[in-house]
Amino acid sequence: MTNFMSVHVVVLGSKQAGKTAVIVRFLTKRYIGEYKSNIDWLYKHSVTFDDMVSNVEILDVSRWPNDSMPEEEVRWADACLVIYSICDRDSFNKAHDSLDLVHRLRAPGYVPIVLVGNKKDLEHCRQVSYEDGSELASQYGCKFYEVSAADSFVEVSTAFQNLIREARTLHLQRSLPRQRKLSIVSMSKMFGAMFGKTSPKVVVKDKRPSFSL
Ligand SMILES: Nc1nc2c(ncn2[C@@H]2O[C@H](COP(=O)(O)OP(=O)(O)OP(=O)(O)O)[C@@H](O)[C@H]2O)c(=O)[nH]1
Repeated sequence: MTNFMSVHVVVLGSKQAGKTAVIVRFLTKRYIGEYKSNIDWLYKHSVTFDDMVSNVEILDVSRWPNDSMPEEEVRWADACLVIYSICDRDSFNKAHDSLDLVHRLRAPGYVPIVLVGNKKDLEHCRQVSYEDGSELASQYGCKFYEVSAADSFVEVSTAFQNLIREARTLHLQRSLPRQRKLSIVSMSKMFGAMFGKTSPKVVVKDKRPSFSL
């Protein structure tokens, strides 16, 4: 089992979209109906999947969009989960604003995002179609899930796991060139130790993997 670096996830969405319910469902497998929160919560947890342990920090941003934009929180994040309620058109519009915010603050870099339409158990009061959610997600190049924190752990977990998986892969890719550099330095040290003097001139062509992110 490999131990991994911590991954920071920010959860953005309007009030009552189900941010806390979804996070608690993912971390505890349980659904707890009522929370009172007017402050941001940071959950620290280790999660295991793909035979890896990840230390995740999940920030539940409760104050926005009623107050100020959570710019600092978005900059802190390695990954963003943007949530709306399928029963609330306004929350969908605010999810759109959140996606805009993430893109504005993180461009031209890349940050993994998933868009989640919550409360799909309340089909009878649906105001946002699956197609609308899916279209918005493809506009921003992110994955899309409809879930019910109330009804199912599996879908919520799939959304979080895919997000964390992508953030981990990105970490790994970004650290690759440095690792390669380190191994070149230690090879030259090894030559120095073997031959008792400075290492022979080894010309290493720059063959770093290239990533278009
Ligand atoms: N039916 C149903 N209700 C849900 C679901 N998820 C959350 N709720 C309810 O929606 C309300 C808001 O849920 P919260 O998790 O507190 O939402 P929040 O986005 O954290 O809300 P704030 O703390 O106000 O920002 C609560 O009454 C939950 O019980 C769901 O999947 N289905």
